[in-house]
Amino acid sequence: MARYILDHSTRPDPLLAELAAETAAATGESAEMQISADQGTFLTMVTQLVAPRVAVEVGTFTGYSSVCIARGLSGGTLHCFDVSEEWTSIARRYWHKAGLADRVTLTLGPAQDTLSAFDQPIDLAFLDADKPGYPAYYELLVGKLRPGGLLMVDNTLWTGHVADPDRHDASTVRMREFNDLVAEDPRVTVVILPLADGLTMIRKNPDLS
Ligand SMILES: C[S@@+](CC[C@H](N)C(=O)[O-])C[C@H]1O[C@@H](n2cnc3c(N)ncnc32)[C@H](O)[C@@H]1O
Repeated sequence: MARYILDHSTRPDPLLAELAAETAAATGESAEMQISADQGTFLTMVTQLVAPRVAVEVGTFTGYSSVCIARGLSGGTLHCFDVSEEWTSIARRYWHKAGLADRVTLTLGPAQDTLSAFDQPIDLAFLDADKPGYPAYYELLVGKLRPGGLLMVDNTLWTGHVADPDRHDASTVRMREFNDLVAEDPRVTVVILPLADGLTMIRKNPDLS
């Protein structure tokens, strides 16, 4: 099914294909962390629809998802957060190559600290960093989202393991607990999309301030 969806979704353009190839060559197995091509197309589409002034990405790596989000912007800024100078140096290069450098900022450091210090109301956020940090990032992001703002969270199906009653390993249990936390949060409306490894769409309810 995943292959079929990829084959029938808009393909990456040459710049994204080059970034994916360079990431594979430069980072080896870590390249698996990159979002999938169909997710990239979806991120651009959602960004175009939401038209955020302030967009935030937690977990930038070599830049694939940030290029997709930044391409969808019409006047706003994407604020990226990551800990890795090495990986994000590739992202920086591709923001320049893509002509997006003037609409992307990068802050290096543990995202709990850098997000805590971020003081603008967020219209759109994408969370794809260390999974143990998800509950803390979620609290910070929902707190800073404007009412009606949208948060997207990656890997929430955890290769389908979250729905397998026989899986009890720590990372599966942790992702289940995160999904429960979100599903039970009265501040938001939520749906998990079975796109790639699971992408959760979380809208902060408009009547919340
Ligand atoms: C799954 S990758 C992000 C992939 C990226 N969205 C893409 O499409 O290429 C996770 C990223 O989270 C970053 N990360 C890990 N721990 C972090 C932390 N405590 N604070 C900020 N970023 C962190 C890693 O350096 C890595 O680049």
